[in-house]
Amino acid sequence: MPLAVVTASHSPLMRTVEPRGDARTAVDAAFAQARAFAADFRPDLVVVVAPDHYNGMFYDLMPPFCVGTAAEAVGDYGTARGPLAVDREAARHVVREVLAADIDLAMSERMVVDHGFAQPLELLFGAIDAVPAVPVFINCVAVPFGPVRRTRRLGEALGRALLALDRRVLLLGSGGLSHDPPLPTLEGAPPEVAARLIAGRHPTPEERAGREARVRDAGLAVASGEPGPRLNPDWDRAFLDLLAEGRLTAADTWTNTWITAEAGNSAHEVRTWLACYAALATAGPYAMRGSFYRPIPEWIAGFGITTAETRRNP
Ligand SMILES: O=C(O)/C=C/c1cccc(O)c1O
Ligand SMILES: [Fe+2]
Repeated sequence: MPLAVVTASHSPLMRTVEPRGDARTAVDAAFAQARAFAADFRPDLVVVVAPDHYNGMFYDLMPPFCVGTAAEAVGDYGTARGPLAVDREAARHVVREVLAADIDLAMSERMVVDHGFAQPLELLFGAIDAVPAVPVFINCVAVPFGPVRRTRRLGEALGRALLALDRRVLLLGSGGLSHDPPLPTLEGAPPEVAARLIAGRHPTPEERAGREARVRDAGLAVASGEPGPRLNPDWDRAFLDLLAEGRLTAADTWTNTWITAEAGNSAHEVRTWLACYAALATAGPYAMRGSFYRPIPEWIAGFGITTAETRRNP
């Protein structure tokens, strides 16, 4: 059975901030192409590989990787709240097979997810519960991180587990590319912020609104002409080339310090893309069918969308 991949940056600011020029039109067109690609592929399972932003995963027990055998979205930034349509059997199969392949990962019977999962599901399929899904969390925000190669190996183990299912599986990677939204860090955080990062579940509506307003204001400030956030289009384009050319092991030499310095604290979200492409590569040579890129400072994102699938035999 073939595998297919769609990867897309996410940004909660897409809902509230209007970027300059034709960025919105261009992104809409790229998402329309990705939707058509996904519809054409006719997946019967979607494996969503995404990060969290201190909505579901906290420092009281932060796993590097986690598969949800059931999952619920918090409904941040206007995304839908409620359960994902998790294919429990497939999720349990993935957990078993990935562990058997020597990659440690956590499993959650009550995974809580945020816009990292919800936004691409809504943009690609119309709703968070529209397709049978297996949610795979990769920690891309809460330092420290393991080496990047470990994420690639997770992707390989994931790909082999999915091939054994003998189903039409689409991997949906969410996040990146270069970007640095104003997310707090544990190091040096004042006590009330540290408490939220350690166990900030169930914020009050006011707390959630305050947090979202801070990020939205950062985007609005850029839209009104203030200096933009640090993006790195050269780094982003080099990463897209690496994926397109199947040079995934080239990322094995990247250090986490280098990624942060070159592309920002949240650039580690590209791990989700790397895992998806490593999974795809286990089905044989692949072809990238679509590749879109724009630096969009108003959305605080080097914004990319790609589609790829197993190469068909001539
Ligand atoms: O505030 C958050 O939780 C995250 C916001 C954000 C902004 C821009 C790009 C991203 O990938 C984000 O997660
Ligand atoms: Fe993010």
